[in-house]
Amino acid sequence: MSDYTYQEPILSLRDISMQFGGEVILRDISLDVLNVVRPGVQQGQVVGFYGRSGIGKSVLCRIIAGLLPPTTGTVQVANPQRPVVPGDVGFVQQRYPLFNHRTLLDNLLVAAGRKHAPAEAKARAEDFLTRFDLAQHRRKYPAMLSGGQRQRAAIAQQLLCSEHLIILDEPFSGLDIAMIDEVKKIIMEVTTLDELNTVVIVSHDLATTTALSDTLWLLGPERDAAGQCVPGATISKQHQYNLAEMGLAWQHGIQARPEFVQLIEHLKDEIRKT
Ligand SMILES: Nc1ncnc2c1ncn2[C@@H]1O[C@H](COP(=O)(O)OP(=O)(O)OP(=O)(O)O)[C@@H](O)[C@H]1O
Repeated sequence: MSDYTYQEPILSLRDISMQFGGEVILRDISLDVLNVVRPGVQQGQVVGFYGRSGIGKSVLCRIIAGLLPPTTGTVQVANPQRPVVPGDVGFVQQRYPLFNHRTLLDNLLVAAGRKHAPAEAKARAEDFLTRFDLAQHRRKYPAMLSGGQRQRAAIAQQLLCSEHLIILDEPFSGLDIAMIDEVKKIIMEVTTLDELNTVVIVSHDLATTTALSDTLWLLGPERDAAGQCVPGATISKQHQYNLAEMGLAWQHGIQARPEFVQLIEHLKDEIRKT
């Protein structure tokens, strides 16, 4: 057991299912992300989200972000909890959508302006430019930024206009090793900005993502008693991993630990089975 304590929910999914034209994509998904309090540390948390290609990860992310109404079930966010509405949850997709005709500073001002009065929005946008090491690029347009700079800008933009939850879709794909380290640093930076900040990482890069995560979700089909796959994917209780309680929350050198290596092998096996 860790000495973490678990407080109010930051995100709750209840009985989520999704069908498109009668095809069941998701079913029976219920889970809570609780505010985790760690002794002596003010830190948010990271959730790693896995599943085979085409299983329904993007669909679930759009439901969590309030962008797609589920066929059944509810998504609740914030404290006190309330049904999610678009804009509550930041969603950084692989293309890092920014307004191309606006400078970096303007992009962040537009985002901050959705939640704050102009003076406060300006102060927040300036603060994020500094925190994300983008201040010297403030007058550049997105096309003039490097891939990593654009990604940092997209994360800053989503953080400025959302509540504490942010979903990153494949943040490591197509990046070189130095850039992956940079993105890892940003994710840790985001979680240390605020105790309630929660970053959900959708990724096929199991080792990098698991090393950063406090919780893992594995989305896949389940089999019935006769061994037949039940239509639709779910995140069963056994596929909601609490890494802190397993002694595998983020720490330096974690990827070299035998328990970590074993966990990655186990995850691969579980994903292969689905
Ligand atoms: N609007 C839609 N109408 C019909 N089917 C859809 C719609 N959106 C998604 N689907 C289907 O839902 C399934 C899950 O798609 P989704 O994009 O969520 O997969 P994924 O797990 O994110 O895959 P990948 O890892 O390849 O990105 C797919 O079979 C897809 O065709």
